[in-house]
Amino acid sequence: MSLLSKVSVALIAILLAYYLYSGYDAFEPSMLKGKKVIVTGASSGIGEQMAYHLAQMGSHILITARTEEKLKKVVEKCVKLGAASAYYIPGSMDNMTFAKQVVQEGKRLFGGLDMLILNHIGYTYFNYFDGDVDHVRNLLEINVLSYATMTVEALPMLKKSNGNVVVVSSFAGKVGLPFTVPYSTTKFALDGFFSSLRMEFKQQKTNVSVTLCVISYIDTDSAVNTVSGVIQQPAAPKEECALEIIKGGALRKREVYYQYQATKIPLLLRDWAPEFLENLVLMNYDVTKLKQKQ
Ligand SMILES: NC(=O)C1=CN([C@@H]2O[C@H](COP(=O)(O)OP(=O)(O)OC[C@H]3O[C@@H](n4cnc5c(N)ncnc54)[C@H](OP(=O)(O)O)[C@@H]3O)[C@@H](O)[C@H]2O)C=CC1
Ligand SMILES: CC(C)CCC[C@@H](C)[C@H]1CC[C@H]2[C@@H]3C(=O)C=C4C[C@@H](O)CC[C@]4(C)[C@H]3CC[C@]12C
Repeated sequence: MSLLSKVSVALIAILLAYYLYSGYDAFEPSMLKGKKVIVTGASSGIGEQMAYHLAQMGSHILITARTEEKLKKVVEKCVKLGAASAYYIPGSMDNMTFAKQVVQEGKRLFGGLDMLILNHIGYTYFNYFDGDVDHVRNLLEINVLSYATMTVEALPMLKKSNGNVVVVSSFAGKVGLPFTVPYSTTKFALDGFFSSLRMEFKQQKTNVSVTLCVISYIDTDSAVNTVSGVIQQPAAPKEECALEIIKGGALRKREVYYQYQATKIPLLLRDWAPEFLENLVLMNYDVTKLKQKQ
C-alpha cells in the first residue's frame, strides 16, 4: 500500500470514529419521553424554551426561577404541549437551602431524576468592570455555587438513573470578553468545576454524563436589551438553542457548541492565535453604543 493510501485509510478511519463517537444525528425526541427533568431559570429565555421542548417530548418537568406568575404560565403551556407532568417552585438561587429544596422537590414529585438542566443566571451589567468585587461574589453564588449545590444534592438520584447534568455556559466562559468581567468569571468557574467532575466520574466509572454548553449570542429579551447596538453579530434563535442543549444532554455529549460557527470555530484560534481572536472579538463591538449602567 502506498503512503498516500495509508494516510487516506487512516483519515477515513478517524472521520468514521468521530462520526460514531459524536453520536451525530442519533437523537430521537422519544429519548426524553417519561424522563424526569429539572430546568432552572425557566421563567423566560432559553430555559422557558427548553421547558416547551421537553413538554412536547412528553417529559415530567419541574421548573424554577424567582417570578411565580411567569412560572405558572410556563407550566400551563407545558401541560397543553403534552408534558407527562409539569410543576414549578419559585425562589432565588443566591440561597443554597433553596437550591437543595428544588432537587428535593423533584425527588418528592417524581421519585427520581434523569436530567438536571442548570441554566439560570443572576442579573449583571454589560459594561466596563466597576471594581465591585461583592457583585462578583454574589454572582458566583447564583451562577456557580447553586449549580454545584444542586448537582451534589441530585447525584444519588442521577447515579441510579445513569442520568445527565447539563450546564449552560457561554462563549464568554471560554474566552475573556469586554464588558462581561463578573459574568465571565462565573462561567469560567463552571468549566473548572464541571470538567474536573466529569473526569472524576470517568475515573470512578460513575455513569452520570456532564454536558457543558458553550453558547453564542441568543435572541432572548434580556440579552437583546442588554447588548443590542454594541454587539454587531446577529443573535441566534432561542428555540433552536434550547433544542440543541437538550439533544446534547440526551446524547451525553461532553460539550455543546451553539451556534457552531460562532463558538467552536473561533475557539480553534484561542490557544494558537489568541491575539488574532481578540482582534476579531473587538471588531464585533461598537463601544459608542454602550448604554448607561443601570
Ligand atoms: N442570551 C444569550 O445571549 C446567552 C445566554 N447564555 C446562557 O443561557 C442561559 C439562559 O440565558 P437567557 O435565557 O438569555 O436568560 P434570561 O434572562 O432570559 O433568563 C434567566 C432566568 O434565570 C432566572 N433568574 C434570574 N435571577 C435568578 C435568581 N437570583 N435565582 C433564580 N433564578 C434567577 C430568571 O427568572 P426570574 O427573574 O424570574 O428569577 C430567568 O428565568 C444562561 O446560563 C446564560 O448565561 C449563554 C450565552 C449567550
Ligand atoms: C467570535 C466573537 C465575535 C464572539 C463574540 C460573542 C459575544 C458578543 C457574545 C457571546 C456570549 C454573549 C453574552 C452571554 O453569554 C450572556 C449574556 C447574559 C445576558 O443576560 C446579557 C448578554 C450577555 C452578556 C451576552 C452578550 C454577548 C456575548 C458576550
